[in-house]
Amino acid sequence: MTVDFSLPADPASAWAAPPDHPLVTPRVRDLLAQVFDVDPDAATAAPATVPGQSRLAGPARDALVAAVGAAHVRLDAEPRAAHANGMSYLDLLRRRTGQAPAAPDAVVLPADADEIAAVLTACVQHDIAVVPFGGGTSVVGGVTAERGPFAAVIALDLARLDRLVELDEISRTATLQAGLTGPRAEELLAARGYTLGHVPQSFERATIGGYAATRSAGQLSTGWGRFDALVEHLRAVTPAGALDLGRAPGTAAGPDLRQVLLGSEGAFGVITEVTVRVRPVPEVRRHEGWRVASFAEGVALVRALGQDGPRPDLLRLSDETETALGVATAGEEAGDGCLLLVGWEGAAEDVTRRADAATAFLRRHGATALGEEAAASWRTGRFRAPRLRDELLGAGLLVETLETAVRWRDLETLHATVGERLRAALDGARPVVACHLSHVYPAGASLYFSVLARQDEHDPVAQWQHAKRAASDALAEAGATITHHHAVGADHVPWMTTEVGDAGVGLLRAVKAHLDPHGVMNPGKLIPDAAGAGLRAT
Ligand SMILES: Cc1cc2nc3c(=O)[nH]c(=O)nc-3n(C[C@H](O)[C@H](O)[C@H](O)COP(=O)(O)OP(=O)(O)OC[C@H]3O[C@@H](n4cnc5c(N)ncnc54)[C@H](O)[C@@H]3O)c2cc1C
Repeated sequence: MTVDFSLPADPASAWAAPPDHPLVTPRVRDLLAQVFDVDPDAATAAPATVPGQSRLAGPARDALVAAVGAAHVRLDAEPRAAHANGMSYLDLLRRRTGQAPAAPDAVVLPADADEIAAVLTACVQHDIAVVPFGGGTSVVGGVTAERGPFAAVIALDLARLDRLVELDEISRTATLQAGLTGPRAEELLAARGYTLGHVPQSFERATIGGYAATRSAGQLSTGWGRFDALVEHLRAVTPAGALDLGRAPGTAAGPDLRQVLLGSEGAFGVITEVTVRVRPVPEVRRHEGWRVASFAEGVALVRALGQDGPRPDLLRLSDETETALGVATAGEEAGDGCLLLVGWEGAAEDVTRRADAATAFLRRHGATALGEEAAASWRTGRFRAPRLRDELLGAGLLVETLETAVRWRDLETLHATVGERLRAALDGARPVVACHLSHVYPAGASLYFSVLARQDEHDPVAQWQHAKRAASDALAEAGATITHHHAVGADHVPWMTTEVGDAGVGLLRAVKAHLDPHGVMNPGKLIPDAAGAGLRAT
């Protein structure tokens, strides 16, 4: 049994692997020259980063070696450089401009929960900060090798925790270790006829532990639920001991402590395995494109489907700019309006029933069917985008995204305001701000903004920090969340007090003080420090 996520067959699109041909087509090249006056042919490759000397001295290194074995304490340059930071625009830009943060002093690869406990004990004893590292796809500074006040810092790479521990077909749950990547987890489940069906755009590299630690959302989150909603049970190792949470599918035994670990971003401990709900590999997948007259009309249709049903599993509405960008890069005839994608996956009869009802609803409200091809082309492009971004950065383009969620009542105003603030902040750099709505809830939805502009020649880092701050302040003022699924990392820490209030920050600090009394776990991430600021504000 196989499972098809429509990852492009072409290996150059496998973002983890180096490309064997450029993804900037002649049409995209012309567009970039015309809109941004940049020349993709002038793109330069990112220089290799050479990390400085490791600070891990004899006894500290010996303690780590005793915990996991010498072969799994990597002190050599290449793995250390690769674990210095994540995949935000600023992470990639800093690597290109030789301003990458210091690499971790070692990359440590434990095999299981016992070894993780031994590593954490060694780190507390030897004054070493620990950055849990899954796929390293954080776009908010979540895996930056921040040493904080400690003598050294390690990246704790969970790649060796890569097993499907158990498939319980009666309860329809699977217990997956934290280091499994999305494709590998799906491969193991598909061999038994099941799927997790969690497909974020970072699917090729992101891990089960990363999904849990950041409360990730995938392309089917509207229908199948975001990752945190799929978790029935989890195990974690903290400096204060092990946690085993989620005994039953429902409980009234106090607050749900799984939620303390879901979204904890490595600041409390290490998630070692999760038990998640799975489903049989869908018999049928039907994803379709529709054209609606405007973003406002599309929002009304999506809200009706989200609130009154039939709610599709995939629901995604591009605004006018994002639709036009897609049309222009694909070389299709420009049409007015906005692209709406709807999709269903599951048993054939169920998909037909739900899809037919939604189709009738959309037709009744004047939407035009574009067929399955439009959705297939989106799926392919979706997984090419990260590779394309790498190429565009080298050509002098600013390419970044930011996301939020907001109630329906405020959604259209927020869409307009964030666009205006970003364009004003990037004035003079030919900014283009595109947006789509996805991850639909009864009370609201997520908005995802993509920003393209010319890079500032003198200080491109400050250029984006200025724009990001303007957009983030707009989210805070509007009562929207600072992040719907990218998480807090270091970059969103300055907005956490607005997000959860002083008492909320106090609660997070109290949990950290209990589970991580020495503060070795991922310093500078998630929680504002005592002075109210992150260690690395954007
Ligand atoms: C191109 C691109 C597209 C993206 N698309 C999406 C998307 O569609 N949806 C979405 O939700 N996100 C998306 N992201 C963001 C990112 O992929 C997610 O946050 C993902 O869940 C991170 O998984 P990871 O394994 O790479 O975690 P990492 O980046 O390695 O870590 C993320 C955070 O979790 C912590 N962590 C990792 N593993 C563990 C663990 N086992 N225990 C405790 N803490 C841990 C880290 O310390 C860090 O703070 C995207 C990122 C990129 C670069």
